Amino acid sequence: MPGAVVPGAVVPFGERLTDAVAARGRLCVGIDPHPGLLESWGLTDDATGLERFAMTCVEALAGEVAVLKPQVAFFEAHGSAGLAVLERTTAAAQQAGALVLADAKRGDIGSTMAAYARAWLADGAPLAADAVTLSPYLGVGALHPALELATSTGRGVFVLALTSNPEGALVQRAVGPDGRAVAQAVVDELGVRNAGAVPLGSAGIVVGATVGAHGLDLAALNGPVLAPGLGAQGASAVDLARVFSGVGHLVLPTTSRDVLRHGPDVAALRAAALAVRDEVAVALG
Ligand SMILES: O=c1ccn([C@@H]2O[C@H](COP(=O)(O)O)[C@@H](O)[C@H]2O)c(=O)[nH]1
Repeated sequence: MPGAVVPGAVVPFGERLTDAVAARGRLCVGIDPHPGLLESWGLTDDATGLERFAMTCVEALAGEVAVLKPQVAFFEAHGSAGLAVLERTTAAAQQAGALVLADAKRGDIGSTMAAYARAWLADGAPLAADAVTLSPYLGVGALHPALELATSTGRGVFVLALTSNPEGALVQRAVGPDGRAVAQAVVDELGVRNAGAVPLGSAGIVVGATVGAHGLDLAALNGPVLAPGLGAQGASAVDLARVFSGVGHLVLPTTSRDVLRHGPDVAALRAAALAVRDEVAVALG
């Protein structure tokens, strides 16, 4: 079960991700059960439709792509039944060999952050995934409990740095008193954490493929870069190559709607994902 964390034999997420990308290619596909997509797949907008949607994604993709990224919000929207679907989706995807990144964007302080960390990163926690997305806007230091727990359980984190949406720039490109952009400060703090890790650290960042000229220095990050924005948000594989020139080996492109619109046919979904994977491989070299 390559996607699972084996207690007592902790293999860091950065290493597991490197192996997964080597075996399956450089792509993450999002499982985003939008109400509109449920409808276009002929499914009901309830926990039953959600489960059918998510398990179809698992059937089509979990044996092929390196990482699946359930968007937690779409599961939470269905309450406890939706979260139960998320638990089963994560288990099924890992069973089929994919790594699972829970896109939950958690971020808080002190004991609350510690509780979020336990929810997503502790061994045996019902919702635990291989990695989780975190928001640093209460301070990167406030994420410490999650970074520590991820390290001890062999899991990973992806911290928002420069997000794919245009609204993010006002906060993320703001320049601090030391002359660095906020996003660069996030990158630098995680780079310190990843220093010396081989083949790659487990503390990743999120930088959108849509961000254009960003001026971020990623040379010392030594961690994975989740790059959303491909397809439905307008970025192409060529944009990806341009935005991540020189650091393509760190990049994990992710796309959701552009693949999911090909469902519910399993073969069509899989073919769409593999086409994106191949296009990205050519562009990133
Ligand atoms: O900067 C970010 C961070 C996260 N996302 C999430 O990724 C997917 C993108 O879906 P598409 O259908 O490929 O646009 C979605 O779950 C977002 O919440 C992001 O887009 N940008």
